[in-house]
Amino acid sequence: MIKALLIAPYPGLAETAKKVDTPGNIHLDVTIANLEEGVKAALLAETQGYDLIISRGGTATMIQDAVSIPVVHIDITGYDMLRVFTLIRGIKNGVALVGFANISQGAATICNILEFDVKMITIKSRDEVKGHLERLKKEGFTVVIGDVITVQFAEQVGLRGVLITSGKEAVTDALEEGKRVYNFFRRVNNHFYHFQETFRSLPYPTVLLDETGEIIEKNLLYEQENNLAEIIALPTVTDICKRVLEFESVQWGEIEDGSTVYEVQGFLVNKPDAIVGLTIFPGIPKTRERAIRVINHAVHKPIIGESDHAKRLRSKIAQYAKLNEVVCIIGEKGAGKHTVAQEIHFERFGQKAPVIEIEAEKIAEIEKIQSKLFAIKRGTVLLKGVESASIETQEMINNLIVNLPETLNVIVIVTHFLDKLMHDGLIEDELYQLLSVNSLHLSPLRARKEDIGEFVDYFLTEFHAESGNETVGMKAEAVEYLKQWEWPGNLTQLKSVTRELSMMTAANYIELSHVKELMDNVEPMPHDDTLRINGTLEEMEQRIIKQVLQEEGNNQSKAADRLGINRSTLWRRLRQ
Ligand SMILES: Nc1ncnc2c1ncn2[C@@H]1O[C@H](COP(=O)(O)OP(=O)(O)OP(=O)(O)O)[C@@H](O)[C@H]1O
Repeated sequence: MIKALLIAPYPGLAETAKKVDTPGNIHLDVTIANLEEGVKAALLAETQGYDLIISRGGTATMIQDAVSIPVVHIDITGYDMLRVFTLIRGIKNGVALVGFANISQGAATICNILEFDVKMITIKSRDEVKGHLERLKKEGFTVVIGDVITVQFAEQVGLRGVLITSGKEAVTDALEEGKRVYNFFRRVNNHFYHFQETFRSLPYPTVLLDETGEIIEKNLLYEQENNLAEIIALPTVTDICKRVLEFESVQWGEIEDGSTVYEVQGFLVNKPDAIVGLTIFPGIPKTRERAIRVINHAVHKPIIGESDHAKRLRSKIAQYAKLNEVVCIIGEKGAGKHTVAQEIHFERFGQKAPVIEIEAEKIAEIEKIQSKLFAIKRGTVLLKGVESASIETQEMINNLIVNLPETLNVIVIVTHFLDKLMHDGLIEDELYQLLSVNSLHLSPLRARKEDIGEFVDYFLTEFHAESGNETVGMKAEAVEYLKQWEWPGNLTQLKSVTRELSMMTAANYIELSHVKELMDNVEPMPHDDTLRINGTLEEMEQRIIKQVLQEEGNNQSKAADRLGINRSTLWRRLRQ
């Protein structure tokens, strides 16, 4: 049963309403109240559990702005017009009609048909009524037809006001319309309610933010976690929101809060109103090994060098960026695999989609990885360390790759030729087949020494931007001297040596003497993994430590980590 209240701006309407047969599923109460009084009655009705308000003219419009239940207008019908014109048919001159377009347009047609001479004035707001009536009075009009407000003002300015009353047909129509509107409203409300309940119970803390970053909706889990408000206020989150609006797509970000890392997904809710949704995934301790990381902000990295290798690399990158197939990048440690992968990604997606790095060895539950990738939908999946994962994990990885949506491009990074991995039983058959199709081998730096000079210059410009260092170049003979080494740590090693040299140099150019000073302490290391079994155990240990240190760009923490010892032990053994 629909509980409806008809608020009649004039007593006659209440009487008419009582005479109308109300449809069976409407319980109709009637009250008389005009304009502000009508609004008060409607607000009260809302608190009393009424489902629907029916009213007329300006009163209905004012009520509609004040309540949140549906309001139906009793329209002025052709019958109502006919009735009023018949009433005044004896008055030949000085009649005007002042009303909103819905009244004046219909009235004009009827007057034309009946050949009545009535001046029509269409108003857009009730504030205009009084001015018009005063002018009509001056012009000699005596009778004015209109709605309740027109009649009230007519009496004030000294005109005869004739109300266009609503007949039974209009009230019946309004009741029918009321049923329709109410049912529609209920359906929409139910939908809204279901969505709101779903939103409230989403399994992760989720909020909707407006363009100023204010929270306009939050779900239950967000309310329960008390530290999330601080996370939402962080600049990284503001950046995610900006990116969502700019690219109109899902964006991901990681937020470090003390010792915890949170992953945040931003999604577009409403572009014109700049409303963005954010889901915060459970925080994990920073120290825990993570198999998957989402990296936004890919940047363009120039592929440096004029060697044949560098030229071939640039053209391969352009070619692979257009392909929608798995690409395998092969290269020694530090040879530039990540840089090339990032450049392929950048050429394909720019900054519109993330790079999703997956470390194969750390995969514990492949299903979790899969569902996350499906949620991210678009971007580059960068798989690392597959050759160190178990054959079972590799089978799962192969399965995962072949079933990914086309919008996710896969790049796999390995450190040895695929054939060698196959020969050593380190790669699963199907994965081997898959990776062999589009593979890209990065030469080690020792095989492209002609590029060393350009790399040194490039790294120096990077340090300028980083630390305001003033070294602008390296003398040619110094560059030549660097070419004697085999660079087992490849570009990572060259970069760290260049950094060290630039720090040693107070002048603008790195001189041969600087290079000699630094490099003559560095033993030219073999680039392969073969261990030279000569000397005492201690000497061999020293050599290993030095090689690892060199490969890790003289970073003691990294070297200690790799060797499974702590930094002080490493330091002690070096000094023995
Ligand atoms: N084409 C290039 N232009 C400029 N810098 C480069 C280029 N290639 C690599 N580098 C720099 O050399 C270093 C090593 O590169 P990158 O991390 O891509 O190598 P990698 O082979 O992926 O290393 P790892 O084997 O350690 O994962 C980085 O500091 C990178 O910025």
